[in-house]
Amino acid sequence: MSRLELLPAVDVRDGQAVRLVKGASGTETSFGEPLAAALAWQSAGAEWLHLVDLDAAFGTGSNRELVRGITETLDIKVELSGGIRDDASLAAALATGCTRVNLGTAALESPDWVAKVIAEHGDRIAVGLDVIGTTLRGRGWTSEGGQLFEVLARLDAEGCARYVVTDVNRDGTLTGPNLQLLRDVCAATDRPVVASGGVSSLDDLVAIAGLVGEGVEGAIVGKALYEQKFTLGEALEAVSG
Ligand SMILES: O=C(O)c1ccccc1N[C@@H]1O[C@H](COP(=O)(O)O)[C@@H](O)[C@H]1O
Repeated sequence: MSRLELLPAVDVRDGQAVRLVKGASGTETSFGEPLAAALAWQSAGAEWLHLVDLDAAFGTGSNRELVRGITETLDIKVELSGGIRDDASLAAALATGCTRVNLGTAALESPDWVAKVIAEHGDRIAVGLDVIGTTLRGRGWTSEGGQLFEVLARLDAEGCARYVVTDVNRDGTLTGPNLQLLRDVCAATDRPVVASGGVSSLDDLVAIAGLVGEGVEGAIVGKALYEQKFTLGEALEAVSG
């Protein structure tokens, strides 16, 4: 059985690496310079970085140059998200050399465009399914965007390669992942799932790793790393199987 991939997160707002609580604008805790954070995760053994331009996701601006610089500087794989909603923003994101992009709002508001870019770019496109209950959220998690399992079925039919599933109410709260949500999504699709939201401990990561056989491929870890609940080395060791 495969090992769970870990994706440390760097979310950028106003040029700083931040963590939010439940994705709410205004709840930022700053953790300094984003490139320094990204390089620290790379040095600690990360194989992936989950990189989010929060200003682009919220519609409050852009950290495009900063994000591009991080992606170009790192040697590891980068999953890039936030504000990728049209041809121009997708082209700019893919041109950074990131391994894949993660589309959120566009998958809810521009289904024809998303079907087109899935067909064009295949595995380089993932879709973020950010949910409260089973209701999807878009535009910085401020707007409702339909029902999880309906949208998932549509994206599956269009050939979407992978989903990043976030329980918004767990994100940044250190209250543990929503394992039942992950199980339910895995039962509804044969595509790999990346878990996001709530990780607080090595036990949480071991619990997510227990879902690899059901289709969970990776886990995004944010606040727990920044608040030193464990080190990335410990996390990698815990999921090494
Ligand atoms: O990651 C967060 O903490 C977050 C908080 C609030 C809104 C979005 C957030 N992250 C990610 O942003 C992209 C979606 O961006 P868009 O809708 O495509 O512009 C997605 O990866 C979210 O998980």
